[in-house]
Amino acid sequence: MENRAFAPAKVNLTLHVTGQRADGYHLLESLVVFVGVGDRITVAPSQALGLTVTGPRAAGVPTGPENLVLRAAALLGSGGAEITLEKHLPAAAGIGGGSSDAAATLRALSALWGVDLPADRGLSLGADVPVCLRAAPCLMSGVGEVLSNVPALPAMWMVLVNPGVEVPTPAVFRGLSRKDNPPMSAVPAGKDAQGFADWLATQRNDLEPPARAIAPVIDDVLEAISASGGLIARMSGSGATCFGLFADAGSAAAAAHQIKEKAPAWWVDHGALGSFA
Ligand SMILES: C[C@](O)(CO)[C@H](O)COP(=O)(O)OP(=O)(O)OC[C@H]1O[C@@H](n2ccc(N)nc2=O)[C@H](O)[C@@H]1O
Ligand SMILES: Nc1ncnc2c1ncn2[C@@H]1O[C@H](COP(=O)(O)OP(=O)(O)OP(=O)(O)O)[C@@H](O)[C@H]1O
Repeated sequence: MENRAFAPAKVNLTLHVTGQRADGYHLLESLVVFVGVGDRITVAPSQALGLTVTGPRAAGVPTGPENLVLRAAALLGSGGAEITLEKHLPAAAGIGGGSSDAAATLRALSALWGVDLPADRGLSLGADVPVCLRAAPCLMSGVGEVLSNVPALPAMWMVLVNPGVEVPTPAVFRGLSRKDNPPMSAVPAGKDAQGFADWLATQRNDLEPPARAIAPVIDDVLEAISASGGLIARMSGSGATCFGLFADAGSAAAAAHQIKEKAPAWWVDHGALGSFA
């Protein structure tokens, strides 16, 4: 019997870099959410382990053992499965594509093989894998392994825009001018979308300035999102994908349409925030 799992885009609404460990990894505080835009994983029983990558964003995605899907399978056990990864998210884009694929694979294969999820929740595969296993709004800290609940967020829709420039995460962290930035303030409860966006505007993504230095086109992306009427425009993770937040589905769809017309070469998608595990 086949098992399917959705690998939604991960978005860092905030990302405060507050320190650095002796091994070089950075201490973070990040409000992470997930959008109904993403990759699809299908696993079917098989003697051997195999991976096929399909979908509109398959080009350039590794198909060998370095693919995070196969690394997730190896972490879980040594069973067989025919895995299909339908790729919709751009790679190296700051929206956790590979990490979310790894998390979805862990979910689908643990069900297929009847085995427990790994004790480290996939942290050894990448700092974003534990949060992607949750696939629901949460506060991420430590280097990505400490997850805590947040108050319910208002219903919100998001437009995601990627200009097609890959920004390598290590280079962005290396470009930080300070590692000891001020922490995040507490996530407020009971706000509507506008009130929540007003709070968000007082928080930061500390990786935005170094990413913009590496890929100045991020400035144009943020400007295009702002001009499309979003409540706030900001970069996710280490970039270059940026997001706009909207209070209703119709304005998010209209903004996505407007940005696509303006910049046909960019990847643009939209969806609702939610829980997907
Ligand atoms: C930027 C974020 O996406 C925010 O959610 C994550 O912190 C990075 O998650 P990820 O891409 O899954 O990260 P990994 O694959 O573990 O690490 C990629 C590289 O990012 C840097 N890195 C990552 C996480 C972290 N807390 N500190 C770091 O300095 C390291 O140079 C590392 O070699
Ligand atoms: N399943 C996968 N999908 C996309 N890229 C993958 C996958 N497995 C391995 N990779 C490799 O990982 C690199 C980083 O891509 P990925 O989409 O995981 O990252 P990301 O944008 O850095 O995520 P984030 O910064 O939000 O953690 C790619 O350049 C690619 O070579």
